[in-house]
Amino acid sequence: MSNLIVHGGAPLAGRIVPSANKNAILPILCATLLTAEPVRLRGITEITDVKKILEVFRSLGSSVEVDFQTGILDVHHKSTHFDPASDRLPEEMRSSIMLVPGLMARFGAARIEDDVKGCTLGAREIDPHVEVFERFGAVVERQSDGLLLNVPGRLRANDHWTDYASVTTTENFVLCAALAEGTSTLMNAASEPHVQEFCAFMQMLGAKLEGLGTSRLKISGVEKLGGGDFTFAEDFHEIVTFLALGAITGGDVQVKNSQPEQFPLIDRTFAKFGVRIEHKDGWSRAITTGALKVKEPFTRNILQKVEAAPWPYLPVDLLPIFVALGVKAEGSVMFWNKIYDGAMGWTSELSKFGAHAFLSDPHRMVTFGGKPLHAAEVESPYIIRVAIALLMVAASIPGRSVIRHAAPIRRAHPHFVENICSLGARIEWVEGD
Ligand SMILES: CC(=O)N[C@H]1[C@@H](OP(=O)(O)OP(=O)(O)OC[C@H]2O[C@@H](n3ccc(=O)[nH]c3=O)[C@H](O)[C@@H]2O)O[C@H](CO)[C@@H](O)[C@@H]1O
Ligand SMILES: C=C(OP(=O)(O)O)C(=O)O
Repeated sequence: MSNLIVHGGAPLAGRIVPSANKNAILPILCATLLTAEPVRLRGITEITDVKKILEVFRSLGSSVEVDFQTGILDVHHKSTHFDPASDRLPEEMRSSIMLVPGLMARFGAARIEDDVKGCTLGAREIDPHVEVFERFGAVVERQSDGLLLNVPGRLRANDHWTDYASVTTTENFVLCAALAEGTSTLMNAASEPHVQEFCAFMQMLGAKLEGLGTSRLKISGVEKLGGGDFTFAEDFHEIVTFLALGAITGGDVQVKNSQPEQFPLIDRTFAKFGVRIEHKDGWSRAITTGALKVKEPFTRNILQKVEAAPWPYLPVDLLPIFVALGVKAEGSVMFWNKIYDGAMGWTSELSKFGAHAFLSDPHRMVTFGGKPLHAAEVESPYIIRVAIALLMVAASIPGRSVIRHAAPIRRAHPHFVENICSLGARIEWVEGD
């Protein structure tokens, strides 16, 4: 088990160039399976989920050349093979399920492993995915260790309207539709920045896709897709995290950000904690004056609140980062996770720091911030952004804290600890139990 030892209390300052967004990299990697032409990806990161997918590609006979120093990946699925009876897909990661369309389109068969749940945030449904695959013509059979999918012939276009705007279901729909026979439309499509980045990549491969960034996607299937050269944008999760680390420690952090147009709601959310975000010349900066303080609403008898839901709401994976600010800022904030039913069970870990946070129900937590905090040993659930939030609180408190089981951070953020240390923090990984 990997634990983080944090010697907190120092104001963090400096500049960070963030890495690419895991949730853009993974669907794009899965999309490369749809083409037999070479693809070059720039900005690929050395994170565990990426390494697992590349391992699968190699085991299926694809050519994979990666240099994590330069961030260049050359992938070519030319002599690729797949046998659903013996080949297995990666587990403990959500994006494994996005390998299915490429396998179905190329080999007429695919698998969904039992554990494609990713972070333990509550229900991670597979039914919306199975429904999409069935609509494109897959026959699905339950086996002892997963689901087996068979497609007789070419995938068939269809029109679909999902129950809710799901990120990976939207991506799976686009992946299936790109090579399907006919024109498909998806209503209630997700439109997060990483979904937009993925759609732009699909267009680069030659997919005929309209409606990028909206809730209605129209895709006309083509006979085959080409290759290309694609550069990833900066990860908005990392941008927000490093800005928040600057703010929570009373420091001065700037982060490279070439897409400030994605940030108005994120900036307003920072402002609720007394943090002003400035975007200038391709860099974003968190500006604080004195101790953090929650902005009081004018409406009487309500709490300041932060609501997370599918884009264009605040992205749910950012919620823990703002909870950390809520613990620190003087005043009360209600955090409302409108997506997951099991993402807030870590409230009790916050109390080990002396924080006052109250779990109202599975979707809502209230922080009563500004209380005196002390260093502590806490345990992270298997949730990337919660491990980070606990680290943020620890970094703001003088003394030695321990974040146990922080390894999920490595699923999304390469060189994370090195980056924070470059801002003046004293944090190290220690292997233990
Ligand atoms: C690899 C990847 O990209 N993972 C992201 C992706 O996961 P993923 O695509 O799995 O997340 P979904 O958008 O499908 O939502 C996850 C779960 O939340 C519930 N749900 C969601 C939306 C809604 O309006 N109603 C509802 O009930 C469903 O049970 C669903 O299974 O999107 C999530 C939501 O932004 C992020 O947390 C994950 O980091
Ligand atoms: C929840 C996350 O990822 P996954 O869906 O892969 O578990 C995340 O990136 O915060």
